[in-house]
Amino acid sequence: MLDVFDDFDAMSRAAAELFADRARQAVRARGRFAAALAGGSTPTHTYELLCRQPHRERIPWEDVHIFWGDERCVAADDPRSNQHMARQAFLDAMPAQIHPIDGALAPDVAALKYESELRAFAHGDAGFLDLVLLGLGEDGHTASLFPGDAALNEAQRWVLPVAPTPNRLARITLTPPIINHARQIVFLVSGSSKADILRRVLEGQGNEDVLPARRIQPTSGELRWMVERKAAANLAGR
Ligand SMILES: O=C1O[C@H](COP(=O)(O)O)[C@@H](O)[C@H](O)[C@H]1O
Repeated sequence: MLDVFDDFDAMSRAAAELFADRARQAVRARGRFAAALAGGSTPTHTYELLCRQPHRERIPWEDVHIFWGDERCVAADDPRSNQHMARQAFLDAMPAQIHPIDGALAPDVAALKYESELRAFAHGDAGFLDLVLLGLGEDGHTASLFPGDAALNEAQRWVLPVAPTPNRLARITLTPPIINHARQIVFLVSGSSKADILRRVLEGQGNEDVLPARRIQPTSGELRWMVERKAAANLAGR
């Protein structure tokens, strides 16, 4: 499902509304809500809106469990940390249960530790995430699944380390099997710089299969694209 919004604010408001609705439904149905957050800059305003009214009051925060789809291997208070961004935007102000990836550890240790934490929380059920928020990089990456990485073909592990490159820190990422088992997956995409890659991901064929975002295909949940109009500019019929 693709929703195109006139501007960044409208997209962020709709995403915050969706998060709040899903949280209330999950807590009513199962007593808790488990969400994996995206990093980057696109979701920041969505997160800020979650700690303002009406969501501040409406979300049952004590039953909200926050995980991350990916993390950079830096200390928790480093401005490049995805955890740091979300804490600044909303989590420091809300009584949610926070399950960060420890970016200060060696990447392979951090990945194994997070995998154990997820499996213990999930009691082995790969479908434990109610919501996964994702972004889309200009190279087609999502979470920290980058073009050509072995993590794209992972079938067993839920969490893997991602080796650094000259332009990129080491990272930790959730893998396609765990993301694809979520009840709902939402991509947030904004800005005209994403127009070309969004077209390739949504309309590409053949060798475009190497694009990481195309590996995100829910097993039984719902996939939704929430896109700012500028980013949808190259899609057919838009
Ligand atoms: O590196 C990352 O980038 C992606 C995309 O970020 P965006 O701000 O361009 O939407 C993000 O989803 C991911 O979590 C982050 O680590």
